[in-house]
Amino acid sequence: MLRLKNLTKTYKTGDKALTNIGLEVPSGQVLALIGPSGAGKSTLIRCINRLVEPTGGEVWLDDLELTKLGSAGLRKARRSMGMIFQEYALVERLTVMENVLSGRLGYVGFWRSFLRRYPQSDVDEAFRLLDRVGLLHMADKRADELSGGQRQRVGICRALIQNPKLLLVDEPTASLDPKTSRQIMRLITELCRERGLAAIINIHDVALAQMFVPRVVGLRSGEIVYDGPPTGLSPDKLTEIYGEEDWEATIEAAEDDDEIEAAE
Ligand SMILES: Nc1ncnc2c1ncn2[C@@H]1O[C@H](COP(=O)(O)OP(=O)(O)OP(=O)(O)O)[C@@H](O)[C@H]1O
Repeated sequence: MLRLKNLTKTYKTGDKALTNIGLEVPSGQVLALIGPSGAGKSTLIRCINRLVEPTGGEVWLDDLELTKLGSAGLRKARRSMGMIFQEYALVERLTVMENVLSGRLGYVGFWRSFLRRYPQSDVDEAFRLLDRVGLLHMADKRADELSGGQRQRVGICRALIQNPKLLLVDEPTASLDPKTSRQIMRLITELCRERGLAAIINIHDVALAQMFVPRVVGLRSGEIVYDGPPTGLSPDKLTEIYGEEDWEATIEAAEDDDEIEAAE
C-alpha cells in the first residue's frame, strides 16, 4: 500500500538524512522503525506526508504518487495519513473533545472548524473513540489538565478520527514512564488491528518494539540495515544498527516482558 522508492533527503545544511530508501508496507501492517539518534527516523516519517520535502525519490500511497502532488492534492492525500507525535501536539487551552475533533480539519473546511461547528456524525465518532481509549469521562477537560498518557490517548483519537489508511507515529512513548509506554504501544497496535490500519512507529525502545510489532526496520546513517521480524534482532544485528553495546540485557528484557505479558 505504501511504497518508497529511492527516497533521499539532504537538508539545506548539507546533512544527508536519507539515502535511497526503498520500503514497502502492505495495508494493515504495523512496523517499528528503530535506529540511533540522527539515523533519519523522523525524517523518513515526515518525508512520507511531506512535512519534510524529500530531495529525491518517490513516495506512493496505493496508486497515488505523493511526491508529485501540488498543495491541494497533498492536503487531500494527508487525510489518509494520521500522525501521532512524541509531544502530543495538543492545543492546551482546548478541551479533549475539541482536540479530537480538530483531526477533522482536513474535511470540514476553515469556517466550520473556526466556528467549531462539526457535523454530529463527527461528534458521535469522537465520543466513540474517547470511549475506546478510556477517556469518555474526560471529554470536557482542558488538554492541559491531562497526564502524559492521557494526552497521548487524545493524540491517538485525533489521528484516528481522520479515518486514515496509514498512521505515522513519531516516538509515541518517549515522554512516558515504562508502564504507560507499554499501555500506549498496546493501544496503538490493537487499534491498528481492529481498523486494518498500517502504521510506521518510530521508536527508541528496542525491547518495546520487539514486544508489539511483527516487523522491525533498522536505520543507520540514513540507510536501512535491517528489515525483518523482531526475533531476528540478534546482538550482532543490534550492534550493526546502534554500534557496540551489551545487547543481551535488552533482548532478555524483551523476553521477560513477554512472560509478564503472558501472565497478565
Ligand atoms: N531541520 C533540519 N535541518 C538540518 N538537518 C537536519 C534537520 N532535521 C534533521 N537533520 C539532520 O538529519 C539527520 C537525521 O535526523 P533525524 O531527526 O531524522 O534522525 P532521528 O533518527 O529521528 O533522530 P532522533 O532519534 O534523535 O530523533 C541528522 O543528521 C540531523 O542532524
